[in-house]
Amino acid sequence: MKTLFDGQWPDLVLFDLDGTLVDSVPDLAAAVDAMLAQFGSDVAGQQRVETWVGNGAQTLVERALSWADLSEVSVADALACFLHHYEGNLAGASYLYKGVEPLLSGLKQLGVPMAVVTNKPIALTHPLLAALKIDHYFSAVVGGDSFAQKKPAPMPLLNVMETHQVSADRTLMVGDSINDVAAARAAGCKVVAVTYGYNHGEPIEATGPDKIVDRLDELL
Ligand SMILES: O=C(O)COP(=O)(O)O
Ligand SMILES: [Mg+2]
Repeated sequence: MKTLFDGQWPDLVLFDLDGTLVDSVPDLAAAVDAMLAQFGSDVAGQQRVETWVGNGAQTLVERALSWADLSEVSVADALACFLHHYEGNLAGASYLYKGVEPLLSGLKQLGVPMAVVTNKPIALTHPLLAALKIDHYFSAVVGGDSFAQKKPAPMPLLNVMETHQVSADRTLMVGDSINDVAAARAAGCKVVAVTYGYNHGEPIEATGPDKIVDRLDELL
């Protein structure tokens, strides 16, 4: 990480959540499948749902409806149904990836401020971070509905940089998908990508991040 910042630690690190800190697809897929079953469809399964995650809850539900050919179902009804199921089981099978806790505690010891910038609805983000006991690491947490635009737009990243009074050239984004890389590029900050997340079924290399890691604690 230091090599990206002239041998120093960055002044702010922004973390994506789903696919970067947390393997949340088991619980997301369970909620998507419960919604699909409720509207009379076959279930999609974890592998397929994984390729739909990354652009927020509404897009996830739209992708599921389109896969299931449920054009007669309103997106609002399907979203409410998905959120109901997901809220009730946010962290049942979700877990922190290997290397996450060591990086978070390492950066905390170094005094580097950290924030979460996710496309997940903010009302679900706080309880998930609390359930996984990592909420105390972050000085800011913003969700996909916290601002008028979400990733790949730079707006949420720029906002967190501004509240921390840190410039883009001293900020690092860490993510798993093209949305994170594109948002970081648009915001003007460096970006590290992980190999293990959900990049819509595509290899993350193609998005051209500044660095790629298999585990986040490689960054220490
Ligand atoms: O809710 C999503 O679609 C995924 O959110 P992320 O930005 O944390 O990957
Ligand atoms: Mg992600």
